[in-house]
Amino acid sequence: MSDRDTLFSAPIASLGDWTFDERVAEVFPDMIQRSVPGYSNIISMIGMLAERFVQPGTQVYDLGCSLGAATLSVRRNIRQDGCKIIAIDNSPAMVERCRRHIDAWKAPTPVEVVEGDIRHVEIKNASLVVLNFTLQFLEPDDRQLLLNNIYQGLNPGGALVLSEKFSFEDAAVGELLFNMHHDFKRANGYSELEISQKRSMLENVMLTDSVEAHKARLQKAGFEHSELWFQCFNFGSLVALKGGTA
Ligand SMILES: Nc1ncnc2c1ncn2[C@@H]1O[C@H](C[S@+](CC[C@H]([NH3+])C(=O)[O-])CC(=O)[O-])[C@@H](O)[C@H]1O
Ligand SMILES: O=C(O)C(=O)Cc1ccccc1
Repeated sequence: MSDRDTLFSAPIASLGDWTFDERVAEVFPDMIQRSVPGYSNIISMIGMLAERFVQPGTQVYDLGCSLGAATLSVRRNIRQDGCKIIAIDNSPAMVERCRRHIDAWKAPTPVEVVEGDIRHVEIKNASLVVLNFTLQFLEPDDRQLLLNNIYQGLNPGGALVLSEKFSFEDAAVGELLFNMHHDFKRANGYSELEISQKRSMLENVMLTDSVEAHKARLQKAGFEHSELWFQCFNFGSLVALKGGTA
């Protein structure tokens, strides 16, 4: 078990922008579990998607892998030979801990953990790509380019899992789901101060899109099919399919 997240429990004089530094990496499993409704369900279900989509001799990409939770779920569920998982994150603190997590369990499928920027990665021979709560941290202008790159690197019949925090076009629904997320964090032991300090640090670095905006971008990238397969409050996950047969 990881340490409890108390990073924002005391008042912070000048709140800078959010970064994935050592302190965040140290408490990350606790933080994400207590902050993202449905996170552990999504991680398990990514394993089920891997079982269905991963083809022999192909690659899986986990973009913005943090400590490798999605990678571990995929690796546990690959039944095919000759596959490789490439897990990428640009936070040195995350990458270092991710390597340790991956090495803690033995499994046949090799994992390459890369410290790098997902905007500049070459994607090839992919049967599954995972963007689990990562696209939201890219500049809006970079999001379409990344999705285009993913589509190009996926094999026919391949899939992208795209999990995000959403905004909503209907203001009343948006407010309700935002407030329910706030209740969820309070129920998980976060104080008002912790919630508000973290929110203001995330303000400039995590810009959310609506489900409709995500679907439009996926379609523009070339994905023939996409749908929301999971949602809890203002968090959820889409699956996008590249047409053709594997
Ligand atoms: N340009 C970038 N290049 C590489 N990594 C990046 C970039 N921008 C942000 N990141 C990385 O994206 C991750 C986002 S967390 C993903 C959780 C994980 N997927 C999980 O399934 O547990 C989600 C969250 O904290 O809400 C961080 O580790 C960043 O360093
Ligand atoms: O905590 C929040 O309010 C979030 O939006 C999710 C989150 C979870 C972990 C790191 C950054 C954002």
